[in-house]
Amino acid sequence: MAKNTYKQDATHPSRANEPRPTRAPQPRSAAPEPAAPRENRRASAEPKAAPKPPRKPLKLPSLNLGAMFGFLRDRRFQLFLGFFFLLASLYLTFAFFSFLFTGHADQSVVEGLDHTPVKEAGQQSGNWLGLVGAFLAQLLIYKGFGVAAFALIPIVFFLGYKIVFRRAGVSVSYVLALCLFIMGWLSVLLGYVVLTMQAPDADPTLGYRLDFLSGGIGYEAAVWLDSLIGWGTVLLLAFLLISFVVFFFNVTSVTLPRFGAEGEEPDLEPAAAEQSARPAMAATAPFEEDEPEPDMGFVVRDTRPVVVAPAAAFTEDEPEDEPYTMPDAPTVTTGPVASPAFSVAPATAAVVGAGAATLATAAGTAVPMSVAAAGATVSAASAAASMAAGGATAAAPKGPSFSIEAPADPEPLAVAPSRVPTPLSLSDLVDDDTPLPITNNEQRTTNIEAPALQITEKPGELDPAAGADMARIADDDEDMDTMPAVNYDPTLDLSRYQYPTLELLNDYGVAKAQVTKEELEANKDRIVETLGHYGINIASIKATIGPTVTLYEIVPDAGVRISKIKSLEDDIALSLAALGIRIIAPIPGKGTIGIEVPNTKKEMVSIRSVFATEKFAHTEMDLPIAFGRTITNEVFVVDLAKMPHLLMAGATGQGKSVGLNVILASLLYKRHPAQLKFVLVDPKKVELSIFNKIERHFLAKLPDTDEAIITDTKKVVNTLNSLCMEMDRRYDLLKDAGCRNLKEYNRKFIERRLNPKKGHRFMPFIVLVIDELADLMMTAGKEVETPIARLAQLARAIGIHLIVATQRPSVNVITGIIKANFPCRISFKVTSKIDSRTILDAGGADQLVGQGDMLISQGSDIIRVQCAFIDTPEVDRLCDYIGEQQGYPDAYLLPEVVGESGGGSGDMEDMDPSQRDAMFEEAARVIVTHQQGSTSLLQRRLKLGYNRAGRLIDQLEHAGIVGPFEGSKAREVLIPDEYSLEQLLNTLPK
Ligand SMILES: Nc1ncnc2c1ncn2[C@@H]1O[C@H](COP(=O)(O)OP(=O)(O)OP(=O)(O)O)[C@@H](O)[C@H]1O
Repeated sequence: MAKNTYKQDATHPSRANEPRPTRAPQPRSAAPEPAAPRENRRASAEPKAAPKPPRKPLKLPSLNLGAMFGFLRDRRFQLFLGFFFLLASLYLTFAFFSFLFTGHADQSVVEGLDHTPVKEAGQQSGNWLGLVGAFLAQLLIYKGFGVAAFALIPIVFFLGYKIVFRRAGVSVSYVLALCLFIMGWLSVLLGYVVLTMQAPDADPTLGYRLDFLSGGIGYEAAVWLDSLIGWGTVLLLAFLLISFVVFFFNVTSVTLPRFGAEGEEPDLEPAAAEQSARPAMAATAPFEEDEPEPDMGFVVRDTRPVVVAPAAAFTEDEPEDEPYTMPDAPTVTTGPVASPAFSVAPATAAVVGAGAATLATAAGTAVPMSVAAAGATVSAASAAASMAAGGATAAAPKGPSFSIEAPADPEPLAVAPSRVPTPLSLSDLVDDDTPLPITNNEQRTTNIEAPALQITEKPGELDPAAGADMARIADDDEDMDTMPAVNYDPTLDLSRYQYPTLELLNDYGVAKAQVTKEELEANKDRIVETLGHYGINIASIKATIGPTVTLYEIVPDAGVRISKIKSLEDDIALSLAALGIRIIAPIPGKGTIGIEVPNTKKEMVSIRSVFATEKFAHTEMDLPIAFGRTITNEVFVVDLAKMPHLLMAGATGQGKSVGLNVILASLLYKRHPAQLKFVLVDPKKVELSIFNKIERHFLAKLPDTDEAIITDTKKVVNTLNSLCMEMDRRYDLLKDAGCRNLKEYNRKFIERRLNPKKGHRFMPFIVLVIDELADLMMTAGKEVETPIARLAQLARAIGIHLIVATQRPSVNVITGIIKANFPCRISFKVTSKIDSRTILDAGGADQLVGQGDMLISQGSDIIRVQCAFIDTPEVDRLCDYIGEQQGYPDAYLLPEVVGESGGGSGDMEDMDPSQRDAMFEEAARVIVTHQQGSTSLLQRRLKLGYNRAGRLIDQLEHAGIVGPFEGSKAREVLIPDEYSLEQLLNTLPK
């Protein structure tokens, strides 16, 4: 929005004729004046209209609730409260237990409080925790809920625990709902029991002796119910219990126990069943019988049957494209007890964040006032108009203009105080005393002898300090393309997953521009002078201050050859005495020549400030990566899904690892674990190990491997081959579904138009990250090159994306075939021009200044970006935040690779019989009897886990009992009957 306004207004003709603001001697630190009211701004845009005195805003008395309850955000107060609750839970525990022994005796003490002095009553009380303990126990147990009052203790405890330790995964709302229900329900039930014991034929004293069990409230409720519905009370209580279980545990289907013979079980189609056995695949993931249930926290995940049950509803003849209807499809999309405080609050926060963004933009309108404060006598109205002029550069007084686009902060620069365009002339900076004539563009191009300086700035985006920091920045409504709001929802497996918040990231405040006017002027003069030495005169010069470099855009005199300026690159660099001068001649899309000069003090771009921007927070991209800020201070966000792969190079210590962390963090902030998986290859062993914590949420690995992050070069080959297999499988599924890409396919699956029984499943994006390619190429060469090239060539459509980084961008690492398949390349600073050419097909990367300064080449465009900075503790916190939440039982399992380098056990003849699985023969019989070479068949019949069944199938393959893996189809059974099988088994060494 801001951008559009900026573009529109930049061409506003009234701007050029506007009187140049003169500087008023005001202190730099003067506070910005408030934004001009809307009417005033309009007035300023129409100079002929008589100026109206600004109307005084009507002041309404307002309650500042934020300030009133601000203490709640004070962490010290929170800790105070949290520890209070923790200790209170301990106190209650002892008081309640004591009541079981001393309650009867204490009853008279507590009831006699009216006429007994407190001290005396305290001395008489037998409760281990004194009179207060006795009183509380009496109130909550005897008069309240009976023994069910013990359920209050976990509520108080978890409240304190959550406040003190801020642990994700323990939802107080769940504990609250569960405990309150137990308390109410149990106390009424016990009340009814006590009431029954008081029946005429019961022991007359028993009910009275036990009445503390139900407490006063439970008993009264039972009496009331009994009078209304008699023993129907029991039915009502049973109904309430069932209703609670159904809603609380989100039960969506009830299965009657089977009494039929085992053989009557409807079998899943083998391939589909094999797929469904993969635990991490949300769409087709029944839990294996011999695998541990996942850590469920306080709820039972109920979405598992969603796929398996309906799959059985399909018949072979059913056309697959028919809409898939499921009788017991759950209509509840989130657990009913997912409390608003936890599931809605983040969304609300995002709305607040968006509101804050608007506020920030609105705040931006106030900034031009600071121009006035910094030196120009500009009325509030005209300042607003100057903002409306966007990046337009005011005319220079004495010929060619020199404008500077400066970043946010007024202090160091004094003349570029705002985040909005504030055109000033050179003399504003240099010569305070010389009155400047009003000039226009025509004059600027004619008078070229003394280029004048103009400072403008791009409109800022969302100011992170303006309150978006609490916002959950993941899309609230999700990308509708990725996640249509229909039927099956893959995220339901982890429906309570909470996206990371900005709070996890360091807040470095609003960035300050580090470039002083002296520095700008000196650089400008030197550029003009150096070019002058070579007979190059310039028509105008303009500077844009970026976080790392300042771009001086020059328009040379008519007839000057561009190549001449480019050849002077080194001379200009020498005369500016700075490393890293990059000349862009011409700047694509503009008729100007750019000279990038590093700032003496560079500005750190914090990841938080980048994530907090509208552009990233509300992006609709599938795999958005917020890299940092461009030279014009715009946030640079790209879609990895469109890239579709990324090659990254940079000499050691120039910011590659930070860059990789920025990429991973961007994706983690925006995607749900069901939508995205990473395969991490880290030959350096330490760089990516921090991401181990999110294994069960976001990582993918080969079956039978302990560590999800691959550090062993040999395993990389297997993983790459496995990814190729996954790619082939995905293509088969896409072909089968008649879809051209993953997005279409997933949409169709979500709409239930694809049959899970046929192997269809929701497919997450897979992002393969290789931290050091050079290492792999040295040890495995072609073995890694071929699958990488294959994946890079083909994997785009099926949602597998590669990010490959290397320190050494030499041609034997980045070979022609790899390079050809990575159209998008990033280079941090490299050591030589040759390296720069290898990675970018152009020079320039050797001229970067390091510390995250990078060039991104997408086709012909090369953009300079200052990579955002994310520190290791920040990544740590992010991974902790995700890792502590409920995850899948295991990492996402990639297809097992069988073959020479795979997990196969070699030829059966040569195989040591002791290595053969104990159930080998039994498994062979099952397979031959059913004539079905399927892992899931073994799982079901022999009650095995997926991994063991998979190993058995491999051994059966080696023994020649089943054929090789055939993608989504079941393996062929090579032995026709049991007799032939027995003969074969007899030939195997025992
Ligand atoms: N975007 C950035 N902004 C500011 N400083 C940065 C940035 N990126 C990197 N740095 C600085 O540079 C240092 C080295 O960065 P990093 O570890 O990412 O280098 P590297 O290229 O991965 O090195 P190596 O290849 O040896 O692992 C960081 O510790 C940090 O101080």
